[in-house]
Amino acid sequence: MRIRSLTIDLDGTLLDTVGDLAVASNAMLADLSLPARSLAEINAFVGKGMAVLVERCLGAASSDAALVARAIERFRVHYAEANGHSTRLYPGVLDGLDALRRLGFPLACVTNKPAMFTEPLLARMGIADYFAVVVSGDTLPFKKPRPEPLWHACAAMGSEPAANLHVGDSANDIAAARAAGCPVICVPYGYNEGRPVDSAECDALVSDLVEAASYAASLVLSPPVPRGRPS
Ligand SMILES: O=C(O)COP(=O)(O)O
Ligand SMILES: [Mg+2]
Repeated sequence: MRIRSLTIDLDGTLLDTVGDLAVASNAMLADLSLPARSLAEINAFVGKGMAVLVERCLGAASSDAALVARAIERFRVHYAEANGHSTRLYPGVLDGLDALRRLGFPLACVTNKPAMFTEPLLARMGIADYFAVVVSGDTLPFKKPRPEPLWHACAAMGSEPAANLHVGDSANDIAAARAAGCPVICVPYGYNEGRPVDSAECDALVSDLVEAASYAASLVLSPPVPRGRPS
């Protein structure tokens, strides 16, 4: 099947956001008189959305539901302030997005980050206009690794899962894409909850978004020929 659209993960694939997430997490922990977390810990806590990041920061204290609710409230305040301050585009992202745009594919950003943070961050980093569709962690009742965010993005782009290439940085992206029926490729430099991405699980590992665009182009120019078809 020819590729007709792309969905792209945000944190760890397009943007290095962990510095701002760490600032907000540690300000939240300080508000609650709890010990700070290291950057490496925060890096391993990112991936399943804001609530899971906050719970992982709290550790054993996360069994207290009232404390978790207060922590999420404090995190929202601090991340709204920190969001974008030290966040950087990964190398190759702008060139890769330009190359993908030249291929004529509609692009969607599919992230587990809540919409109140996603939308201003895309604008602040100057990449909002590349995306026809943005699906955030609270757009639907389900987030990655569930398939619904990818199905939602495909429908909004007028595409279908088998014709949509997903580009991500984690096992959550791979599981969501597999469950949705999308081919999936990964970059190796993002956040994968403290583990390297398993190249055996995805269709390809690409070094950056430029290589992701070349991979997408190769699927357009020479789509895989079904076995048994006369050449
Ligand atoms: O919000 C997170 O935990 C991760 O967000 P992502 O889906 O853009 O990687
Ligand atoms: Mg990610």
